Amino acid sequence: MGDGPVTDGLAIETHGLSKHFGQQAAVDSVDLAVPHGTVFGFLGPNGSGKTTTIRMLLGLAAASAGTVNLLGREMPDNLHEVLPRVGALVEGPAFYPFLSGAANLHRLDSASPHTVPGTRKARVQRALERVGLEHAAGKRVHAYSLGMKQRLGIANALLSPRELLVLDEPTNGLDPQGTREVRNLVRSLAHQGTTIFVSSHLLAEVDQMCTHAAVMSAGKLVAQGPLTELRQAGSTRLRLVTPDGGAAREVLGRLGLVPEPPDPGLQAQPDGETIAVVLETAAQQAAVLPEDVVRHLVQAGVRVRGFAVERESLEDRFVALTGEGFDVAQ
Ligand SMILES: Nc1ncnc2c1ncn2[C@@H]1O[C@H](COP(=O)(O)OP(=O)(O)OP(=O)(O)O)[C@@H](O)[C@H]1O
Repeated sequence: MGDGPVTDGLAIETHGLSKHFGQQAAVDSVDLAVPHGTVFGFLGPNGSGKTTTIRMLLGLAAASAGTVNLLGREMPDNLHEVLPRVGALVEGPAFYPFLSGAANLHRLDSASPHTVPGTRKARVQRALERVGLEHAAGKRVHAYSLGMKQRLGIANALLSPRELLVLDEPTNGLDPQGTREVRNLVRSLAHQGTTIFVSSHLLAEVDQMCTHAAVMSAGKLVAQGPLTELRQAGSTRLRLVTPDGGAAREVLGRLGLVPEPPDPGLQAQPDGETIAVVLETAAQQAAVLPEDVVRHLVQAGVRVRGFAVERESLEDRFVALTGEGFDVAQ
């Protein structure tokens, strides 16, 4: 592979990536595949191993096992070549509160061995503009809101042109206004073509910002792919209300559908019996269309008083995957 920017393939690829702390597998054989040009949400409850994974991706922690490939290069062997092409916000940079935002960025940029001093002023200015802080450039950081500090952290990650941005919980601890600011910023950076890998424990946040997601649960990667696919991967429940339960079961049986055990709470309905069928897989959902089920029922003389198609929500899907509730607030 050449030295220029990679335009296809994967921005991040790991195989069997693992990290043990004593007996605990904080990250357990994770195979991540993050395509170029995506906004990739790294979703999981607190403690599921997101930060530990990100630290290994960036060479901040050594892996116990497995491989990391960043922008087409094996890590950590090519750390010094790759890291200048990657902007990161992990655990927030330390800012001097009594220096202005711009002065802090000058300091951080001059501390990096990879940057060109001659272009520093223009790069600081441009980074502040990209995060919407140009008007606060001369203000001392102690007077910044949390959202502004977080955006300054992202500005720091943008001081040089980056192919990949890695943001660890960038909205953590922010009020709704700060959260909105950071989410809008991530979206606008994505429009400019940077691949963004962003961790979050908030499903709604990933749903709003990201094109792709991976879900971590107790150190393991339990799902990944485009959000549209993750949504479709959920089950669909068909719910039929009929006074002709026996005949309806027969028709469903002919279609290869097995009703769920009856819900005792729904049996005494005046409209008849409620019969539910779950279509688990995408293949099953493609093969058995709800309108065809209704057609077969009606053709067989089954009186259909009610028919509903209930798709599992993304939240239901992730709760099912992780066995934990997600914080869907904000
Ligand atoms: N240096 C360490 N020593 C021992 N255990 C650790 C260390 N770092 C992380 N862990 C443990 O590894 C697990 C994963 O932690 P990690 O911080 O990666 O999760 P996370 O998904 O990023 O959660 P959070 O959002 O709360 O940071 C946790 O059980 C944590 O206690």
